[in-house]
Amino acid sequence: MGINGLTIIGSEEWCVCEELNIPAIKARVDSGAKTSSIQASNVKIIQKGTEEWVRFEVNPLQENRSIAIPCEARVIGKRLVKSSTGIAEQRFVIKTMVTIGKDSFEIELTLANRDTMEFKMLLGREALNGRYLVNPNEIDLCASYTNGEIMDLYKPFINERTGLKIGLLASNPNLYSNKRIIEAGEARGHDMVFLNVEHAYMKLDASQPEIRYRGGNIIDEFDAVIPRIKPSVTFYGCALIRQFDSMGIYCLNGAEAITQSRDKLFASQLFAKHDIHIPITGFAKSPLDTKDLIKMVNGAPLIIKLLESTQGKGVVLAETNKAAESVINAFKSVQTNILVQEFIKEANGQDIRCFVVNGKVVASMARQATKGEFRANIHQGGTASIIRITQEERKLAIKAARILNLPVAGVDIIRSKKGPLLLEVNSSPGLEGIENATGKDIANIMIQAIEKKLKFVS
Ligand SMILES: Nc1ncnc2c1ncn2[C@@H]1O[C@H](COP(=O)(O)OP(=O)(O)OP(=O)(O)O)[C@@H](O)[C@H]1O
Ligand SMILES: [Mg+2]
Ligand SMILES: [Mg+2]
Repeated sequence: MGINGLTIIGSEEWCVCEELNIPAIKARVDSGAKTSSIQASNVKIIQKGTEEWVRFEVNPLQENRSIAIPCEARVIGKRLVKSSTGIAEQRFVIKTMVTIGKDSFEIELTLANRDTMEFKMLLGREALNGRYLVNPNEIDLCASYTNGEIMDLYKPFINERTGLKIGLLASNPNLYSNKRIIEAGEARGHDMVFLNVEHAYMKLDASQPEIRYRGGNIIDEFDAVIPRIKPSVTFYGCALIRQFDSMGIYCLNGAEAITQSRDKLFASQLFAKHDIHIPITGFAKSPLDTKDLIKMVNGAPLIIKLLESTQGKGVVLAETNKAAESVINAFKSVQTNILVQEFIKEANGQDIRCFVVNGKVVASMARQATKGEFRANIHQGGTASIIRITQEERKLAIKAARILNLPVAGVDIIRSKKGPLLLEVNSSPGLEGIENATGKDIANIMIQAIEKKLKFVS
């Protein structure tokens, strides 16, 4: 049937793209458009010999995003396309055979990445010219399928994936916390991959941001990443997290949140701004202000803290004003930034660690410093025990984690005569002490937080 040897085509037609392994895809026939296009996600350039190819995924069915067909094609051109927001984006053009009903021919397709297209394919007039006449009142003139037939065609592509792919971005796979996170993820049926922060590197590119791993493998297809960045690699680790984020991979604790929580001065300012009580704290640049700084926090005994400290290593107690002054000035003489803080004597070397996940305190423990020590850190010989926290402490912990925008946080609270005060918030809280003290499977709770965020149902 046809006129002048041209076939009549409807406004929607089923197409087959054999070379792309797409058994059926509904195309909008659009003679108003010059070129044809296909929806493509995760577009990545790959080099085959001297040729540039692209690897991408097509979700051929309009209402079923879980079916994704992996495709590969040689790049035959690049096109700048202005989006509706007026920003030009680069799109790749490929050539492929398409079959519509009985006819097969080669067409050029632009990969329309990122777009949410109603029709996953568009046939423009370049593809129609000399072959078709469009009857806009009809659909499926060349081929039609029932829903059942479509599902049969797609059976081989239905994703039977049982779990998520989760990367643990850390430094030491043998650390208790890291071992537990891997173990908990695997127990819940996920594919857990340890990624050493220092073995990952990145390519900054607007359309193809990439992370590679030592040896040259490209890190992709991750659903989520759990950052457990040690303080000495905060800067680099956070850059990696931002890169994962720009690749659309969920990070359980974002880069900005980690950076903020690691800067004790910045974090303390955020707390004060949001009406969270902390011990009286001062900060000064010049040694000329040391004397008044000491007075400001009510004099000795007082606490001096390095801005970036963990495990209690950078926290010092100065017993007298004289000692405080010389320690403060000593730090200043070597250009080290410190906080000066009121000493909460009545805490008697005890502090409270609340483990917060997704806005809930999932476990809490008291830590008691050893005799003659004021720091309660386990790493300083402190011992942990279960504690019932008050409603006020629970609220404080949740609020602190929320203000720093941390889905996972270790919130340290100290009990003072003025009520509970926030000491600090840790973005990579250790699991060993708190799991042992409370018997709770915190690693499992962290994995569940990811499942919830990604709406994963096993
Ligand atoms: N103002 C204070 N008054 C009394 N004790 C304090 C005060 N600040 C800190 N401490 C004690 O010192 C410990 C370490 O302090 P802080 O938590 O600020 O440092 P950190 O080195 O970051 O430790 P972490 O390993 O918990 O990250 C606290 O757990 C607490 O027991
Ligand atoms: Mg800390
Ligand atoms: Mg602490």
